[in-house]
Amino acid sequence: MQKASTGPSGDRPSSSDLLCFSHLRWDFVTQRPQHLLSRFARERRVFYWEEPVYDTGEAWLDVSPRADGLTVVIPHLPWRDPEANDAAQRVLLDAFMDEQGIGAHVAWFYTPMALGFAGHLSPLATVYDCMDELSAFLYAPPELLEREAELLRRADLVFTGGPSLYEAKHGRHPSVHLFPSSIDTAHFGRARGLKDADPADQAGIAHPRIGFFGVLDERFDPELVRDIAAARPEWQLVLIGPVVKIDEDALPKAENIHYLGGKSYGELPEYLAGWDVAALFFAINESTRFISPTKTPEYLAAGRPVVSSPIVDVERTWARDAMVRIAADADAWVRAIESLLEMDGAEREAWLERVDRALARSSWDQTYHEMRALLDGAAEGREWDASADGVEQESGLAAAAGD
Ligand SMILES: O=c1ccn([C@@H]2O[C@H](COP(=O)(O)OP(=O)(O)O[C@H]3O[C@@H]([C@H](O)CO)[C@H](O)[C@H]3O)[C@@H](O)[C@H]2O)c(=O)[nH]1
Repeated sequence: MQKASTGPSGDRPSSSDLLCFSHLRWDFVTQRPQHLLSRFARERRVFYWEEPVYDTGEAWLDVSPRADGLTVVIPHLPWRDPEANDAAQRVLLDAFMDEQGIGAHVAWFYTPMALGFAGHLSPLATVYDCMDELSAFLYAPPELLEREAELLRRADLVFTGGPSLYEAKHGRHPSVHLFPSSIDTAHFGRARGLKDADPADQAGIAHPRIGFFGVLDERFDPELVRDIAAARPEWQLVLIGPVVKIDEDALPKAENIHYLGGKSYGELPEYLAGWDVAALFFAINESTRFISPTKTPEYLAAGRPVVSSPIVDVERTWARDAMVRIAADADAWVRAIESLLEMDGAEREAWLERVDRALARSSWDQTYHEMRALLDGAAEGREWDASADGVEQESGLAAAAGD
């Protein structure tokens, strides 16, 4: 049975609330969810539900409203077992939705694990924005693949963060769309005009500087960094970003390796402006097979020459026209960096022209508009049934299939 919406935000897809379930913390590094959901939050209420923090005491929700209508929700739970944790989160979620008057809504998943406590919802439309092959990451929960299969059955739309993910998912769902990492060109382009703006913790580091920013985790290649630093002690390797999941003590240490810690998104152009070459120091292993690093267009928008390990999506997207140089081992890295350091003015200008032409084809604004149009299309004609608690809205796909 279908009923008219009783939700406070109305039942139109362009204005219905958006409930996002994510494995990433909003206040961690600025990633795809922040770029996209902050844009959705300009037109509708967005609730960003993070993974729980496990502590002692009663289960409770840390609810923090942010700018532009976005609200970050962090469940705090005493650890029991996965099933009991899901049950506790479900109670918190239902109470929260009641309290906020969330009626017609879109469910937007970054992690399929959230189905364990949000699978009973009856959204107008379900989106799976698959930004990484999470099952290939360190400490992936064993149920992840099963939950992903379930999410693929339920989703109306599947978005993928790069070509490799698109190829991996497109045969598994009728509506998979490729939305590669996008770019805020104006933000990172600022780096091109910054002179003498070196932040205090970078100012004392000599040139040439080879810089990296990003999360230092199992995707990062510590041996590669150690070998390059040893091969060229006169080069300075600058590493920006938080260390997670890996042992900090196992990171290479040398006089010419500088760990500056995590920086805010707003600060990154100042750091980039002071680098001679930007690096994608990635290991080639199962955790990096499907990645499509957002930092690649960011480095390029800042006008920094880039060297990368042979990441499939970087090679196919950015190695053509030599926009990014690919190097498979430390010797090749040293040669690639040397040749970029020696680039003359004319070569650099021609390279920047190619880069700018490629970057002009992408922006987070455009990605958001395209996603929103698909979302509106998926939810069109559906009405939210306030009484359908625990029952999914009739899916356009299922209806079309005559189920
Ligand atoms: O101190 C810092 C460092 C970085 N940032 C910003 O965070 C962005 C993400 O960094 P990282 O997690 O290292 O991600 P990466 O670019 O390697 O690749 C991820 O992006 C996807 C992509 O979203 C596909 O959908 C890819 O597959 C992921 O693994 C970085 O771009 C910086 O802007 C920061 O704010 N502070």
